[in-house]
Amino acid sequence: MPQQPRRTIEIMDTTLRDGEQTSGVSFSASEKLTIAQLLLTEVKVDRIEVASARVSDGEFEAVKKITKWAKASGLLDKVEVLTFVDGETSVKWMQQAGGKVMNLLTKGSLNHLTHQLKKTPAEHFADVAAVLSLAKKKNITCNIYLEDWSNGMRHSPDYVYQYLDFLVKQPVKRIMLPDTLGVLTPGEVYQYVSAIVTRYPGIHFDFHAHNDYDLGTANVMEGVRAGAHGLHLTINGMGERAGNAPLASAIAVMHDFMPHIKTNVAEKSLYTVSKLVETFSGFRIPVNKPVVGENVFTQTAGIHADGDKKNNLYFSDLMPERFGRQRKYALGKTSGKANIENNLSQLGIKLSDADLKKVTQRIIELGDRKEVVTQADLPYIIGDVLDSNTIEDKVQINNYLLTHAKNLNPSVTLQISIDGETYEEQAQGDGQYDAFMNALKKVYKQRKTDLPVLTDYAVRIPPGGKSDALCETIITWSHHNREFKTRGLDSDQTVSAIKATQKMLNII
Ligand SMILES: CC(C)C(=O)C(=O)O
Repeated sequence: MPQQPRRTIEIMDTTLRDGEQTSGVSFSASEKLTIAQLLLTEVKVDRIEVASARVSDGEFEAVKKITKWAKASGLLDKVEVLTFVDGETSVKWMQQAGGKVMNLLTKGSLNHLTHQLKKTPAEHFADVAAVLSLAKKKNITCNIYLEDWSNGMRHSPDYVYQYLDFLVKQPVKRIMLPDTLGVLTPGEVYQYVSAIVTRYPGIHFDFHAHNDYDLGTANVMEGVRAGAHGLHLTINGMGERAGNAPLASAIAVMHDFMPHIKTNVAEKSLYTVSKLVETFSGFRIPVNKPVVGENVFTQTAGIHADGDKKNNLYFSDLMPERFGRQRKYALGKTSGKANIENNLSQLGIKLSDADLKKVTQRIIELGDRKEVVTQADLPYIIGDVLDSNTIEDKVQINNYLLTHAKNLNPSVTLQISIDGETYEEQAQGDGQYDAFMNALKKVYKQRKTDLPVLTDYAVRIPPGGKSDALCETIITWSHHNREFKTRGLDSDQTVSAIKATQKMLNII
């Protein structure tokens, strides 16, 4: 088969325009500037669309900030603003905001033209020509959107071709073909884009997908295969309705499956920009979102982790390091010994086989209780499990009932066995743990044994704030001039303190 020549696809990121059309999302001017800077200097997309003209004063300020920075950085021709066929109005708005490139929104289907603008093709072409000539006089670069182009190709192709025949003679740099409603199949994208690219050689065409059928990434891939020169993408697939094609997925697909295609995008920055946009927008990335989702490089099944150590059996080109990420091994009831060993070796911890077995057992127990265990929890779990090993169980806390109600003192009912004898006591306290200690004191009073004095009580959660499983309580005790500490671990803070106390009872 003849080799195809290598082509570079121009990437236009429209997170700040179409992405901001995600319901409930609005970026401040400073947030837009930060995202724009990251996109152009780190992610290295070729162009960014930053706003729609005339939307608001806030948008005006945002465009002004971005164009000021872009001009000083020599990047102004990469900053684009969506404008409308409204005579001079949008052009002026954009110019006053410092913009030099406009993406003019025009009609790409007869249906839209007839029912929304209520114009004939000839009237529309004349209006468009007037805006284009005005922009040319003002030295503004013009790209053209054919809104609803996909339905235009399906239902009014004669209109689309008539319009394109007109446009290719106009001062237009790029023609942008949107699947406005995200209704095309990959096969149709290929068919329509290749027909157009073949008919108008030498003209730059962008393809703009929407994700209504979850076909956004597949469709941009077909658009490129058919010969499109540029793509419109958004971070995290944000955008109108179901969003646009996601930048990270589209880049991974092109880099891995299209050997004759190049982009200028730096894969390493895709995760950082995705997280930044998630924070600014409040639009949460699903944990299974390819490339950028929290879980997509985490092996959960122990058999996968095992295979990773055996000739890299589960290797895929989609390596986390490409995107500045790291392979993780989940900890839970399905994780098994290999996952735990991988986590331990990432932490630099080595355990004997016997201890590893106990730690594995504890993680399975936590998993069974639907608790999420993270790598950061591991040292705590190890500390707890190994600590418990060395302490004999002469004191057993069999049952307790803790109550906490508004305007009533917390209370406890406690049943405890000491050296085979069982006691039951009730008590109140300032808090649930205080009530527990008061009940315990009553038991030990009966046994005429004094209890250690609590001198310090420290609570920690594993770092990272990700765990919803564990809380560690370390209590310092003083007893007969001796000071010692015990530790308890549980998802409930009071229970972790009770566990630490049970250890103390078994030590004295
Ligand atoms: C507003 C236009 C350009 C658009 O995003 C679309 O048609 O998908």
